[in-house]
Amino acid sequence: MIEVNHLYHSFYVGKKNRRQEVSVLKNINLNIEAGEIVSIVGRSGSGKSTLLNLLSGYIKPSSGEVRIQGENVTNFTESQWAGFRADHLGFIFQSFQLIPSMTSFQNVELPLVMQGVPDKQRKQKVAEIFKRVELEGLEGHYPSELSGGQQQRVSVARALVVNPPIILADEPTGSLDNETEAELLAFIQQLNKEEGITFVIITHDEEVASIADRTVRLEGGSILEEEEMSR
Ligand SMILES: Nc1ncnc2c1ncn2[C@@H]1O[C@H](COP(=O)(O)OP(=O)(O)OP(=O)(O)O)[C@@H](O)[C@H]1O
Repeated sequence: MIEVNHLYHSFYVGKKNRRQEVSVLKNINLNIEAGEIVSIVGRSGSGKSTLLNLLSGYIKPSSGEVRIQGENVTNFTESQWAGFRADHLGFIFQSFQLIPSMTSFQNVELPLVMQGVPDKQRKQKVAEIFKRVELEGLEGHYPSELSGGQQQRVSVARALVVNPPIILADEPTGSLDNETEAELLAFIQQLNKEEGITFVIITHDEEVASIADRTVRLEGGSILEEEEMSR
């Protein structure tokens, strides 16, 4: 489902005449099967976010290859990536990344607007998703009028509304209390089991890693180990 072959990435920092190469990912090889939950762990600066950004096309690798659902996405243009992301990938972030000036309904509707889905179908789909994530009654609330847990549910709803086969999550529980975290993790497991959604989750949190089938540990930009978990 997601295949990463001999992936290297360097950033260049500093002024033009003193540019320095910072090698951030080194020879990453990873094969994520459909229906897996994979957690990516590692110390701050080990390259986790860079890897996720490479899997979602926000940065281009220095070398190596990324294939998603059989498609070689490595050299996609910006607009190819935009289309591919809209059809294949959902995102969940620690900071939710909701648009503050839009209601929760409008936030969830936005990916469908971008896909050009007709109004009536959009409204129907968003209403279904609100029921699914138990947010009914909060459609008209702005993000600032919601609790952290509710905001995260809106962001999960936004990720789910286009039925993506893959969800990429960056510290999804980082801003949540223990109870809300447990609810989100149970929901992720449910989505994985019932809908076969593949999850790749960056985390510092042992609880999150414990719902994963497999944990990939990065150290200094390399995969240190991969650990199979028995769920
Ligand atoms: N745009 C950039 N330009 C230069 N260096 C960068 C850039 N983005 C990340 N880095 C460097 O790459 C390394 C890995 O960063 P990355 O954000 O991938 O780590 P991380 O494991 O996600 O860390 P954290 O857990 O703190 O989020 C760090 O040394 C960071 O300083």
